Amino acid sequence: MNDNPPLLVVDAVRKTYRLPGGGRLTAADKVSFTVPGGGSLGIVGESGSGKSTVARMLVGLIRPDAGTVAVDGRERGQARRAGRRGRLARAREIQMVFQDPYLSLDPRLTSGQCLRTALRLHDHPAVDARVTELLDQVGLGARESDARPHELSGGQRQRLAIARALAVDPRILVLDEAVAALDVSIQAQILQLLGEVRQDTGVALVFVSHDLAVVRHITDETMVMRRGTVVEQGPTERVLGAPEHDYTRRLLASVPHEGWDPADARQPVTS
Ligand SMILES: Nc1ncnc2c1ncn2[C@@H]1O[C@H](COP(=O)(O)OP(=O)(O)OP(=O)(O)O)[C@@H](O)[C@H]1O
Repeated sequence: MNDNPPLLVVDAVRKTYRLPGGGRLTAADKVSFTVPGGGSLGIVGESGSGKSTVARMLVGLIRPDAGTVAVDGRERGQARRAGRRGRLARAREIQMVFQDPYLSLDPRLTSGQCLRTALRLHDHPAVDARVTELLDQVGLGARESDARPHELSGGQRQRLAIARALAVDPRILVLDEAVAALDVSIQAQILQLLGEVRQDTGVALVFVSHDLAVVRHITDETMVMRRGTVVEQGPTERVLGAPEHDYTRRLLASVPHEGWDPADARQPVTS
């Protein structure tokens, strides 16, 4: 249990996309949740349920059509009018880690240069010392510091992406399928790293994943999405251990386990 007051407050956000044929698709509707300081929330749901859309609205990559996202009582939509300093300050509040670090890391920069660039952008006062600290924090050594993304393993690249996100001491880290592309043992290492980082820095985590086992492992609270709406939310143990909603039960039934019958997973979850 985390009794800290809400740090992140998401209130009734909605996002619709224009479709090529002229129609509109509501990817998120009336989505509301809070995350306390140092807390962790998992957002689960099948593919297309709107998880990434919500994650992107948190960091400001897409703008909600309605509703608000606030950190520490300050609405984030205002950043546009706040100038460079204001935008950087807002970026420091929430940072994001994506599934594929290859796409978000500059292929020309070594790990050390990548972190230096992020720190300089935010006018950090002690760049070199912070680079060493960050590499150490995510378990990368001198060799990795001098390596470019293609010279790193998938797990090391994700460690670097996490270090870059942490560089500016964010209050909240949003991870969108951040371990989905890694094999199981590397996944476990990254999840352990995230747990340690949360413990050491007090950063709150919003963890978007289709993998219920991963969410169970790393989050205190879970929110279940279906077709853009929230069907259930609460403590992870309760939501995934004793789900109240039939959709959550069907999601859980579709996870392979001992004695699992693939026919169960073929029942359409979307019905
Ligand atoms: N830029 C876009 N334009 C039009 N439709 C979009 C756009 N981005 C997402 N969508 C649609 O919005 C819905 C929600 O997508 P979203 O990526 O948020 O779901 P998701 O739960 O994260 O899925 P996945 O786990 O497969 O990434 C889907 O139907 C998707 O096709």
